[in-house]
Amino acid sequence: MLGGKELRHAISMASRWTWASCNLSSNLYRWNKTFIHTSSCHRKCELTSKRYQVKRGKYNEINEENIKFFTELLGPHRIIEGESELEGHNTDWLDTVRGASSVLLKPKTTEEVSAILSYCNQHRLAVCPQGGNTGLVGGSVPVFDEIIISTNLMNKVENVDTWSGVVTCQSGCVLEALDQHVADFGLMVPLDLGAKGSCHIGGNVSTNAGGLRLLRYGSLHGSVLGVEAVLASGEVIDCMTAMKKDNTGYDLKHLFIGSEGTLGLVTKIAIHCPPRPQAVNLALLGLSTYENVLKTYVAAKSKLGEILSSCEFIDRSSLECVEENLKLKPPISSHEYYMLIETSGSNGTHDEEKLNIFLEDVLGSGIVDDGTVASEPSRMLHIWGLRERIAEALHHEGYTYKYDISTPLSHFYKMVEDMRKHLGSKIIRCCGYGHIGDGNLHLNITTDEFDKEVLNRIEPAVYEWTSKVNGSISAEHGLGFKKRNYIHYSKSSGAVTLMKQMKKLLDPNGILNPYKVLPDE
Ligand SMILES: O=C(O)CC[C@@H](O)C(=O)O
Ligand SMILES: [Zn+2]
Repeated sequence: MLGGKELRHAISMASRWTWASCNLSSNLYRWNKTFIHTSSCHRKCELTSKRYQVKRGKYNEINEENIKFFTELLGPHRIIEGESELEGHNTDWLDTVRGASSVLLKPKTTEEVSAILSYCNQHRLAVCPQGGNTGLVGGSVPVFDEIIISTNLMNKVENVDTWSGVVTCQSGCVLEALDQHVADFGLMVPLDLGAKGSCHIGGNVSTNAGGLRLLRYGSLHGSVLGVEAVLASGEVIDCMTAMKKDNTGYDLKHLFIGSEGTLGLVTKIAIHCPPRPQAVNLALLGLSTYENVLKTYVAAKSKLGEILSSCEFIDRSSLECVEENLKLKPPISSHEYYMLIETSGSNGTHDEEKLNIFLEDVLGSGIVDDGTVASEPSRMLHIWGLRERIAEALHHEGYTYKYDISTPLSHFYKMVEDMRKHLGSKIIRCCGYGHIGDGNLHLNITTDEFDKEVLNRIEPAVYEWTSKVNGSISAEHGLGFKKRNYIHYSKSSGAVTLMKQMKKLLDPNGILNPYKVLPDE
């Protein structure tokens, strides 16, 4: 723990380091299947699966003849059957949504995806595209017995254009592996999130994932220059331009960015990767009021300017949860609010000077009560772990009700306070954290088991509140299966009608990821 003077000393002593030269993520946890499949989780899942069960409806059940076709197309090793083999693919990592798929297909090429979809469309077989299956709204799991199309084997990086920084790859590249690949060329993927070790870039694109550095690098609608997607009919739509400027007709790639696999299956992308920063610094700050959080954010923007690469927010309850459940010790504690301020630039001395000026300002004026600056990669990893592992820590408490909302910054934390009062003692925890630089709050509430009464007190109140302040009910996680029926809180009926028309046009038989994104009829 460092006060103002000591903090300034620590800053000047902080060792500089090169991002490219250290493996930032090697020690980070993975959002994967292994840690959740405990017997207590299974008990919770049985409860929740009843809540979510839906019917196959108009789609056909897969039969022997269909299996024969897929086996001839892919060979016997790229078609997976059997309950235990499919266990991790039939449920989300939170174990809140469970499907009953009996077949998973592993294509390697766009042509194979095209053949699969064309066949499924003709035979009215529903499909669920799946990347790393790290989603939080049940968008990447089957909800009845859809065929899972996994992008696991579609993991080739096709080209790195070092002049322009444009990288072309298949959709199944794991985000972290892609980032490490482009690091050899002095580049970085302009997206980073806790699930980086498992999530696929195609899943990121399909959900328009936001993550920890959107503040600096913008959304994937901006960084993704080209997309190749396969429609339900099997037709391949090639929008794979690698040009930053291309005003030729409608920009169709945007239809596939963020539509969660309901309009087409993304097979390739071209993404602009900026230069990897040469100097990175990370400060963890402790504050006593939310107003001071906002003042610190404004000061960070004006004092750090273009080197500000992340501005994250954690409340006391979230940090305590990480401390208690994961036994991670924060370097500072006992504050109501915490902020992570990261700088990334090309000149260590210059960046440190700027960070110093910013910290002197916020500490000197008493806006920030305490802070620490990471002086080496292992400390930075540790501090990032406190933020990135909150979702995992919450999961240890039992059932998590997750809300991912955008609000004007003046309303950002009020939601958490109001919800705490509204829920009283019926819950274990109600906490808020997130990407304050993007106005994106992760409101999370835990109980030891799924409790319908608690859910009914939270929903639709949380959506009504968000809509009243003109926010978004899904800032970055998408609507998937769980939130699809709340879309009207963020979109007009005219917009939803047009979305349904687009779905009908691109997927007339509705085989692509049914029960996702769009509300029930
Ligand atoms: O668990 C959540 O609600 C948020 C997960 C993720 O988007 C994060 O920012 O950590
Ligand atoms: Zn997030």
